[in-house]
Amino acid sequence: MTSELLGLTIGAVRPLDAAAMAQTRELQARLTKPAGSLGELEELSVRLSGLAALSPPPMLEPAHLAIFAGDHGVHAQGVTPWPQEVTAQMVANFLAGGAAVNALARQTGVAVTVVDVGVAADVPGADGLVSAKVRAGTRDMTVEPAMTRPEALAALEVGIATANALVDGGARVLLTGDMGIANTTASAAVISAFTGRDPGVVTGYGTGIDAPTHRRKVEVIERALALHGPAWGGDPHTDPVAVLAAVGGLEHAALAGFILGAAARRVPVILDGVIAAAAALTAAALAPSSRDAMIAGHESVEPGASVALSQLELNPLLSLGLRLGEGTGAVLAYPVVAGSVRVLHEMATFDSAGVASKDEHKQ
Ligand SMILES: O=C(O)c1ccc[n+]([C@@H]2O[C@H](COP(=O)([O-])O)[C@@H](O)[C@H]2O)c1
Ligand SMILES: Cc1cc2nc[nH]c2cc1C
Repeated sequence: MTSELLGLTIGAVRPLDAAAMAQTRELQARLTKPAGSLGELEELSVRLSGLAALSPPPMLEPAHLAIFAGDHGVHAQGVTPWPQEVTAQMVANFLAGGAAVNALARQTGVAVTVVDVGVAADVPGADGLVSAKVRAGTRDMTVEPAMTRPEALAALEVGIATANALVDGGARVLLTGDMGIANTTASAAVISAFTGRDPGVVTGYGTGIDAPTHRRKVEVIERALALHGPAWGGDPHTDPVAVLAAVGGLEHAALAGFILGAAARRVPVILDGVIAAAAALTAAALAPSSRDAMIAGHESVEPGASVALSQLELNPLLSLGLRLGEGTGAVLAYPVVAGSVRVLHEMATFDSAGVASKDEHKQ
């Protein structure tokens, strides 16, 4: 059971266009560089052609980051040293332009939208905030499902609507961002559910916790999955919304919708860290071809991120030891992604520049 908007969005997600991809491969071979010398940018540009069904694909400007913020009932289990109020306070900081992601977005020319999909507190100084609160934080997943199905669907729809509004406003690439104290616990639970890997393997240190807190965090996730696992009877792919509702967060749901919305509009979406990776698994479970619109911006320190990306067969572009969230890794990767398309538009070909190609050379 899904909602009408979610059903339509999933239905609009289509495979890559093979003809456009072949055309871009052929164009890559004519550009003034040794074949393959732009490394991963080459195959990325081919995939972006397939997504746009156009060769070369449109330049990836303007770029727009959406930061989805939410709180977590599982915070009560002592899985993070930070008070829950920090979520609302950091939302105010994003709106004031004072967070790391704001500085990096100004550096890279990325516009920023902040969406309250489930912050527990009222956000102070909320000028410019998109207020789409589905609920003031989730419930404690160790006691009951974090969300009801209607709440999870409503948050998914917030993400879809955000993607649609940004693309309608002209965005040609979307970036994911998140804010939510305790959300690395929900992320690890979602990743464990969709990959079948043990919580001990996919659970990291989040904002920075000590070893006893990490042991508690793993145990909390094990308990939540033992409680809710029977609801999806061994196969999380039969009802991905049930998994999301049981152990995910409102921002995970919104991010999954945002990713699906981007894929449905054939616009690429650059993923940030472990929260986006958990949302990406959910999106791929709902619409497998949505994976083709996803670009892994970076490799988060969180082990669950690497596990999720490898299941999705996505290679992270940057590896900088980041574990901040907010969209920082996606924003930093944006110039790399945009560059992969710009070369197709602006490089000379061997013919046009009068550069001899390898084949013309006498061996
Ligand atoms: O993006 C990541 O991979 C990432 C890794 C560690 C922490 N975070 C951020 O830290 C917050 C959650 O950390 P925690 O320890 O409270 O679960 C949340 O606001 C995330 O954006 C984000
Ligand atoms: C200060 C702070 C900033 C953050 N940004 C994203 N998650 C965060 C968590 C904390 C604690």
